[in-house]
Amino acid sequence: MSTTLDPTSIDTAAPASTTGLRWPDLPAAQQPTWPQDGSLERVRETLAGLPPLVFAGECDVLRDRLSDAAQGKAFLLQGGDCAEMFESATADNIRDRIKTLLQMAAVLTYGASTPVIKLGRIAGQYAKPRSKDTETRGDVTLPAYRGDMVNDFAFSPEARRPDPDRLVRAYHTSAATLNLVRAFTTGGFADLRHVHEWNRGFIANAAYARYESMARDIDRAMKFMVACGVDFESTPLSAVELFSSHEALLLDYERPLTRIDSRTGNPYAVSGHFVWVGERTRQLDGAHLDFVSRIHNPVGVKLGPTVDPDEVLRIIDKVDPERQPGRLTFITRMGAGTIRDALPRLVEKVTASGAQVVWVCDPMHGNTFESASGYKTREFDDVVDEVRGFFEVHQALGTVPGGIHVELTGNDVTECLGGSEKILDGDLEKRYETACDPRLNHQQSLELAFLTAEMLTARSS
Ligand SMILES: O=C[C@H](O)[C@H](O)COP(=O)(O)O
Ligand SMILES: C=C(OP(=O)(O)O)C(=O)O
Ligand SMILES: [Mn+2]
Repeated sequence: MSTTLDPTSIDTAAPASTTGLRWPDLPAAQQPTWPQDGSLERVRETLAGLPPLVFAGECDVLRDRLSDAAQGKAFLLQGGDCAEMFESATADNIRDRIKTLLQMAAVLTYGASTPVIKLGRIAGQYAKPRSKDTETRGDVTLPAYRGDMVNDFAFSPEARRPDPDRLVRAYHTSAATLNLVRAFTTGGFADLRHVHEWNRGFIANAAYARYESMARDIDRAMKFMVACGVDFESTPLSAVELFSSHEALLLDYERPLTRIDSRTGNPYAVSGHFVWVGERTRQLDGAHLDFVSRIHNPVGVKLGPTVDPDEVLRIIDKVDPERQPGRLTFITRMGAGTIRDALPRLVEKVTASGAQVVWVCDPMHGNTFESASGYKTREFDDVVDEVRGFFEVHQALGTVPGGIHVELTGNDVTECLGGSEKILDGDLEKRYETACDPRLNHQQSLELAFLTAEMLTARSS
């Protein structure tokens, strides 16, 4: 479907930035210090010769789905690891993450009474921006871990040395992951009847009894569908769409994996269906925003509590000048204590400008703190409260809450505090397995889905 990118074409596909420079020459924040031995250039050439991981047509389908989310006709569930790791790309881990997303999506579909768009932070989420360039343990200071695409999590000088060959390994691990995602989502595993049975298993635990009535309502709806003769073997009840996404952080990975779509002649990132620019790299005259402004995928931009509303308008002008519905998603990550104050002025200004973006709530990144025992963690109640604040703000303004963006795993980890399982600080050491930020475990993820579904139901009734 696509040809390898002529490196000059993407540079001319959109106007130069306000500085007059084009993205290869613009400053790019949060890039690793790669070795200066020619290995990076060799790796970029290798990547440029590899097949696309996703197809432009699939990205267009996702953009259409997101256009529905912008108008309240669909709801986005975006979720997965903070940092995927090569060694965690096992069949069991991938299956359990997909299972968690499918279970959440079933509950949210019921709550929203609209389709739920399933978008994994998966098959490419291998690079991390960091607050500090180094990490110190005792009297040893080493380069920070920047994701498996850059260096290794182990705390030794060899492990932490950036290695360009990891970019190629990230590509192949993403390919293997996507292959399994496609099999799991189309091969019968995603049948709504299984998903509903899994959710019944979750509710069977007394800790989650408060969600029983919603599960019973879903049960009745399923029986009604059977009585009406609905064929569960047919799509979309047995095969689902699950799209991939990651932060477009490492331009040495993204640039060689940008290709010209043979149908339209437009450039697309073929490393994932949706890519986003993070809070630390969204400088208006930086390389990241310039890069996403030139590709035709649906793209996201994270917005933290300090963002200036006028800056947000300039981001729209740069990334979505044609105001194409579904093209631009703003993923706000304000913090539970801040969202009710900080979000309204952004939404008001953007709405007044006539832009139609998808507003998505990331209730994770504004709620991170260090626990007394020294773990980077988040309180489940803060996560829920930020989602609640997000719904309140949109309700008050008459605008559309388009979705949620969550760091989660299908595994039974102990990384975030609270939830009905009541994970305490003393429990964190038991199964703290994340390579970067704390994720909701399987149970906490489902609980968040039920609570969000209640908010969605309250809104639509
Ligand atoms: O998701 C990622 C983190 O929020 C980001 O990498 C910063 O983490 P740090 O403060 O531990 O570096
Ligand atoms: C780094 C992340 O988020 P943010 O850019 O919002 O801090 C992330 O999504 O893991
Ligand atoms: Mn994170």
